[in-house]
Amino acid sequence: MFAINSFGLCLAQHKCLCTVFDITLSKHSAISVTGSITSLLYFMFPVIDDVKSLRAVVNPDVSKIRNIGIMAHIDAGKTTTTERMLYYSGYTRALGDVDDGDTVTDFMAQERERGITIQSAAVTFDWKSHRINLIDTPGHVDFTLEVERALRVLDGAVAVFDASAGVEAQTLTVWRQAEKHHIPCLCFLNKMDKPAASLSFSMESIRQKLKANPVLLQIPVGRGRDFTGVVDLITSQKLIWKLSSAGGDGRLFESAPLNQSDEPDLLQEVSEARTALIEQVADLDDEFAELLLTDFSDNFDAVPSVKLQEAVRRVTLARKGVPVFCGSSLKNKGVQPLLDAIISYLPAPNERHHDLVRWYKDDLCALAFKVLHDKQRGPLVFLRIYSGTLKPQTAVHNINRNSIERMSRLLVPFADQHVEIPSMAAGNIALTVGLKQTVTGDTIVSSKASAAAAARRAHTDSGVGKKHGEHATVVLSGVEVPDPVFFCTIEPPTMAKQADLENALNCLQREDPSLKVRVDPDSGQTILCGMGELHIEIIHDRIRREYGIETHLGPLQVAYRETVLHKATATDTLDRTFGERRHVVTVELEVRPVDMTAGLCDVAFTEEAGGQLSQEMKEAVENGMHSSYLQGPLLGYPLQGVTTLIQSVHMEPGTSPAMVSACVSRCMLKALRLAGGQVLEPVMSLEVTVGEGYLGSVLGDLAQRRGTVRDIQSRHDDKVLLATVPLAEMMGYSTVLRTLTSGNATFSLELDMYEAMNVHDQNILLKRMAGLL
Ligand SMILES: Nc1nc2c(ncn2[C@@H]2O[C@H](COP(=O)(O)OP(=O)(O)OP(=O)(O)O)[C@@H](O)[C@H]2O)c(=O)[nH]1
Repeated sequence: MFAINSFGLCLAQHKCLCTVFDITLSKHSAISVTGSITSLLYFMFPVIDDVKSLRAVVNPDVSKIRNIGIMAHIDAGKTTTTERMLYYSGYTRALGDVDDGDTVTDFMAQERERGITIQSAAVTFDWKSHRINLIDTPGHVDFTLEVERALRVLDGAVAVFDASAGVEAQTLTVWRQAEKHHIPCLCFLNKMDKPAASLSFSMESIRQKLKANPVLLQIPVGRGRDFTGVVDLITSQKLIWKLSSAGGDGRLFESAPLNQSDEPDLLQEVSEARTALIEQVADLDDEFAELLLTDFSDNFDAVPSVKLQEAVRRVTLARKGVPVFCGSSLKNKGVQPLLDAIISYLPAPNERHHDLVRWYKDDLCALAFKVLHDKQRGPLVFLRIYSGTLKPQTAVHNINRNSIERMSRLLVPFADQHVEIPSMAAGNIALTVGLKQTVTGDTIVSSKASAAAAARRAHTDSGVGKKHGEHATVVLSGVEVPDPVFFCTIEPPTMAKQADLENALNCLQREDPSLKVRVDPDSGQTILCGMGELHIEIIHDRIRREYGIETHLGPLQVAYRETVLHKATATDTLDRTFGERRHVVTVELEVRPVDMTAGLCDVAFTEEAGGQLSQEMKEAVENGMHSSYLQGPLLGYPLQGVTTLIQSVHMEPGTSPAMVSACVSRCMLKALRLAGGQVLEPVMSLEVTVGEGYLGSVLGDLAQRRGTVRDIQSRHDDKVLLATVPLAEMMGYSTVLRTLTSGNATFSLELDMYEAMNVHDQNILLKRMAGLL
């Protein structure tokens, strides 16, 4: 099927049902059904005759935009839920299925094959005259950075839970990330069709584990296989999906007010839940409490739905509570009310406070939050526009790179379909072609002059503005990139392919800042550093598929760190003559251990040393320090938990800064050796959910892996084992666990901290590294 938009662009319709017009202008009409004036069947087809101007399509009013993330633990059903959203909004013709590998958002080959989400795909669609930019994020811990990048630019999030499992390990991680960015959330208890699904269990686990305040807005109708719909506690409407035994696509559902012919148990449950809801909201929102006390103190039932809904919205935006919804995406129930809720309860971009953006007033200010490489079009950069308007065929200024770039095209991302548009205003998420230097985290503005004007305003008003070359700048904060925990060597099949491999790795690094590539200074080998086994495996696979290079990976190794045991002082003198010039410098410094959890190493100067050195020489000393911190004396791993005090630096006139740096590095090495080295290893927190019958074998195996069990909890018929275990012992764990439990276990692994190795284990490691074992 083909469709022509008004630019004359011919869109090959891979899975699209509608053109850009249909998608953005869909209107959902309600028609009454014979026999009941209150019973409504909702039609979810777009109505084509309600065509507005193209401007409305491209730039909806900012109050009608929702930039929403969808996040959860692996396999909770994010992709399945997203697929339903696209389908009901009229964007896709058929329901994509993760199990059949034909979803729209999981469009990478590996995602479809493995049934997991790796890259967060941005999808734009419209629902009830609102523009929803939705990001489907990966649940696997190896791709946490993808979630973080998405959250940075979102205004709200939907957390999807497996209602039979409640809060799982990765949910906790992404929830904390959302909290860090102050993002209002909704909870969707998915998989209500599972026999073990439990509303009360899930609510309790949200309370206990997320320390959140769940505000229940729906009661499920029927349990397990008999789950047929929900009662909306705001309106007291019963929404029922009458699907045949063969299923159905769930587009049609019945909506009717609860009445006395309904089951007494349900009536009772709804009545109690609505009263509890009203009391809870009154506790959280003063305006609603006042209304209740003045007008409805003796009859809560008379509280107008609209007032209750407004109060829930205020509570959600203030992040005092999180509305909870129920459904079963796979069985096509409950997704349309979730879409309604996104519009009703989550904020529009103009309802969120973005601190630094105000200095740009109406000038363009956007943040690059994702880069993808497209073979034909080159790098595609996803931008969140915070202020001003973005137009193609214009030059923009990248503040972080201090460069001018030309944007050739501007697109709206419909998963793997991209639709070209002439401009895009603040609040939106855009996909740009032509930005060749921009990487994730960069701030894009219209010109150098506009950046300088914003910096001046910031400086005058509050002293904000970072030094950047000669100019003070106002840049948006990017995404913190965690340090990789695994690394391995990577080799091309022949030396002739080395340049191609470097190009592939450069492209992949721009897309994925958690992938680090370095060259080993001794062996000259290329080293790939990543967040986990799966991460490295996927990178390897992508190099083969997308760049056509068959590479060889060396054995996977753990990224250890080092620290020092004691305080030590050292002095060193460097005396070199190069040509006519003599360089003489003497350095005295002291290293000592500090709290390891602080992570980074730092450097300080005594008052005397600091006072004598010029800024240039101070920087030279710091450069020398930082290069020493990257290579510990025991095994050459980076140092952690060390502080250095520069006691004196004496130099003869004419000594170059490079010589000062070299002397500091040499002196550091002496001091570090005297201070005694200690290897730190990454220790992971492990959560295993396993059938009770297999718990013994899992525990036995864990003991052999130097694991420490922290807790064993019960979850229905399963046990949830919480433990810490050194990463070095976890290679290939997924295969072993599958064998031990006949596939009846799932696990998640996340970096907990770096811990000192005991003497015995450290000696074994040192011998192994020296090739003695
Ligand atoms: N019973 C039941 N299964 C579901 C439901 N929703 C999704 N599933 C199944 O759960 C599995 C995981 O679904 P996905 O949609 O891939 O989950 P995800 O959260 O996107 O997973 P990742 O992308 O790997 O993080 C698939 O086998 C789905 O068919 C549901 O409502 N009920």
